[in-house]
Formats: sequence, C-alpha cells, structure tokens
Amino acid sequence: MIIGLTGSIASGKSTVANFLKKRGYPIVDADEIARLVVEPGSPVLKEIESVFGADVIKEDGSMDRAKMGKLIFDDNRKREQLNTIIHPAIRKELIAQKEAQIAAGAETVILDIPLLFENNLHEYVEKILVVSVTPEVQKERLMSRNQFSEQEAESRIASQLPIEIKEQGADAVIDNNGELAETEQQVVDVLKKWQV
Ligand SMILES: CC(C)(COP(=O)(O)OP(=O)(O)OC[C@H]1O[C@@H](n2cnc3c(N)ncnc32)[C@H](O)[C@@H]1O)[C@@H](O)C(=O)NCCC(=O)NCCS
Ligand SMILES: Nc1ncnc2c1ncn2[C@@H]1O[C@H](COP(=O)(O)OP(=O)(O)OP(=O)(O)O)[C@@H](O)[C@H]1O
Repeated sequence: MIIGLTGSIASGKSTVANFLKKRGYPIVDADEIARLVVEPGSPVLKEIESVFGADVIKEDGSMDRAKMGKLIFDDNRKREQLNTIIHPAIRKELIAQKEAQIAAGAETVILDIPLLFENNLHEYVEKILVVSVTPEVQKERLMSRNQFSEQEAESRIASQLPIEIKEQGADAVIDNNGELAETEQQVVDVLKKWQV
C-alpha cells in the first residue's frame, strides 16, 4: 500500500514519519528530495540561478535556503516561479524512489509530501494520512523550531492550503496537539485499522 503522509508546515509530518521509520516502514521524503535536486551543479539549480540571480547561490555553490525562503514566502509570484522550476524534478524523483522501494520488495511505502494536495499528488497514493494541529500550536512550534518571527511563520502558513481542507481529503487524521506518546498511539491505531 502506498500511503501519502501530509499536513501543514510544522504540523508534525517528520515526527510521524520517524515513528513509522522506527517500525520499519520505508519513507520517501519530499523535503529531502527538494534538497537533492538542487545540489551544486545540478540543472535545476542552474535554472534557479538564471531566474533568481547569483544572489541566491552561496560561495560553496549551494542554494542559499534562508535567502530563498525570505524571497518566496513573501511573494506569491516568486514562489510560483520557484515551484515551476523545482516541482517537476521533485515529482520525477519521488516516483523513482517509490518505484525503487516497490522493486526492492516493500509492501508498504510512505510518501511524506507537504504539498500533496496543493500539487495534486494524491493520484500516486492509496491512503492519505493527515497530521493536524490547531493554528495556534502550529504557529508556536514553527516559530520555536525555525527561530521565525510571527510574521515569518504566518507567511509560510499562508502559502499552503488550510489544514481543515487537508483534513477533509484525509483517510485518517492524526491529532498532534498533545504529547508525542499520544500521537504515536494514534499512528499505531491507524496502521492496525489499515492492516499494514
Ligand atoms: C524555499 C526553501 C529553499 C526554504 O528552505 P528551508 O530549508 O528553509 O525549508 P524546508 O525545505 O525544510 O521546507 C520546510 C517546509 O516549508 C514548506 N514549503 C517548502 N516549500 C514550499 C512551497 N514552495 N510552498 C509552500 N510550502 C513550502 C513545507 O511544509 C516544508 O516542509 C525550500 O523550502 C524549497 O526549496 N522549497 C521549494 C520546494 C518545495 O516545494 N518543497 C516542499 C516539498 S515538495
Ligand atoms: N506532539 C508534539 N509535542 C511537542 N512538540 C512537537 C510535537 N510534534 C512535533 N513537535 C515539534 O514541532 C516541530 C514541527 O514538527 P515536525 O518537524 O515534525 O513538522 P513537519 O510537519 O515535518 O514540518 P515541515 O512542514 O516544516 O517539514 C518540531 O520542532 C517538532 O519537534
């Protein structure tokens, strides 16, 4: 079974993915792939440089992620421009990694994709697991994890579909507002229910 794991920024996808990894489920991580496809010298990074300028490239040839974040989360047009360049490469690698897991004999594969709904990637998965938190908890955790100001956190949250909409498209929702142990128990319950 191919399971899509999603939620909003800082809702706890990586946290849930770690619980699943611990139980032996293979994880394909879209954020990790987003880093892979912009490695120094990659065609995707070259295109980013030609559109956004040399200013977003650091001295060691890697993308300046902090600078890019500031640029795109405050400007919808720039975010769309980056998405247009980078998302096709992410999608291709995501499918390749999923296929490789299946070829290696995995019966269940978890695709951890923050923008599963936004990018219409639900066609690649059979079940959707949404990790949810209240807007207050989300903002607080995002600010503390990334040392963001309230405004920085708000603009990132606003760049994604509201969590209620994602919940409506879910086969199961994990409430991650409480203790980690409660979250882990919900994950175990879902796996049991889905018989995977
Ligand atoms: C803008 C970038 C350089 C900022 O890097 P940074 O290291 O600060 O953040 P990171 O990559 O760890 O992403 C953190 C979270 O931000 C959210 N996010 C990232 N990119 C986007 C986007 N284009 N639109 C909406 N939300 C996004 C996701 O929830 C993600 O989990 C980076 O996020 C990026 O390259 N984004 C474009 C690729 C993308 O869409 N990635 C999301 C997974 S498909
Ligand atoms: N139940 C919890 N209790 C307390 N802190 C938590 C809990 N779940 C997650 N966190 C913390 O909240 C932050 C966000 O969690 P996590 O990184 O798992 O979210 P994410 O959805 O993967 O984020 P992103 O969209 O940015 O990839 C992290 O600092 C994490 O340690």
